[in-house]
Amino acid sequence: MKIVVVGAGALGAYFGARWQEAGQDVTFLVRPKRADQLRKNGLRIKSREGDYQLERPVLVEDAGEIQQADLVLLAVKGYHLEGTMEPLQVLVDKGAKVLPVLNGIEHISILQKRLGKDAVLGGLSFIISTLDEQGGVEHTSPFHDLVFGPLNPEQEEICREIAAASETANFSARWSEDIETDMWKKYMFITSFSGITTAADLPIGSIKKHPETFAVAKAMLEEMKQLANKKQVDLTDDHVEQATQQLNGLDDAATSSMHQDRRKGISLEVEHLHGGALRLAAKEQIELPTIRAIYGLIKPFA
Ligand SMILES: NC(=O)C1=CN([C@@H]2O[C@H](COP(=O)(O)OP(=O)(O)OC[C@H]3O[C@@H](n4cnc5c(N)ncnc54)[C@H](OP(=O)(O)O)[C@@H]3O)[C@@H](O)[C@H]2O)C=CC1
Ligand SMILES: CC(C)(CO)C(=O)C(=O)O
Repeated sequence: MKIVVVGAGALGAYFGARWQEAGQDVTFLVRPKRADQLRKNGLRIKSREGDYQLERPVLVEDAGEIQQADLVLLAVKGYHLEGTMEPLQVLVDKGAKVLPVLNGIEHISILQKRLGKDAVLGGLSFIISTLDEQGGVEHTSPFHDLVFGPLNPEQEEICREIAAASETANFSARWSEDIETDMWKKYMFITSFSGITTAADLPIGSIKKHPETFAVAKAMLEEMKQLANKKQVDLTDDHVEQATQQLNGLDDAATSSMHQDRRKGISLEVEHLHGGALRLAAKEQIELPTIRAIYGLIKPFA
């Protein structure tokens, strides 16, 4: 399968390199600075699941240079989504389907409106990865999961191809039977986890030690469930309980990628995640008071 990675950062470079390692044909569509870094240093993965080094990743700076693409793995931050629309359109016109793995949900309808519903799959990822100063990927979590699924029945074929291409790759690939619900479950979890760790500027262990603070995280889960239900997505009390247990089960030092970005002093995805939830809530005429407060606390660092 011909795969193009748009967003060769901590997440995109990781999965792209793993596919390449498994013998797939992977091209990284990059901007000039990242291209220079990858040309100079190669693409290095440092991972508890096994290191991998790709001396000469296939790099392209103009989507027009790509002759053929079956799948685009889209892994940019929410605030960079708009800048990918032109190259994505070029690739979709060549027959590619787009698998977005951004956190959040707002990007799905934006992509569908711009590229057409047929072109956009559902997807998400569970991984903790970051870029080091040389642009190498550091993968530190015991999980590295890529979840994908069709948002309409015509996308079953490409899902079969993704499953086949990932079979021998060094990560866990899962074809979800209900990707919309899975994306909302992740959205509920990440809104709470990134919100509480980033606003408090503390890893999850310090949050768990203070029941008053953990209660804020729990309130965000409840509000996201309410929002999902308004959108006809069947998140339940059990899902909230599972997400609570997931928060409780994290290592004390674990923290969200948004909190890591706050520590690094770089842009935050709060507008895409918390802002996106508030915009959806306004359309549904409901209030999300805890999420609104957390959004307000994080915004100055965004
Ligand atoms: N990292 C993680 O552990 C996890 C991340 N996620 C989600 O995945 C998404 C990506 O996160 P992450 O990988 O951490 O982010 P990074 O910032 O590490 O990577 C994003 C990459 O996108 C590139 N990019 C931005 N715009 C364009 C463009 N127009 N064309 C080509 N490349 C572009 C950036 O390149 P440039 O250098 O040119 O700016 C950067 O390398 C986010 O939504 C995040 O929430 C989800 C689960 C875990
Ligand atoms: C919760 C986690 C680490 C799972 O992938 C994540 O998505 C993030 O912090 O952005």
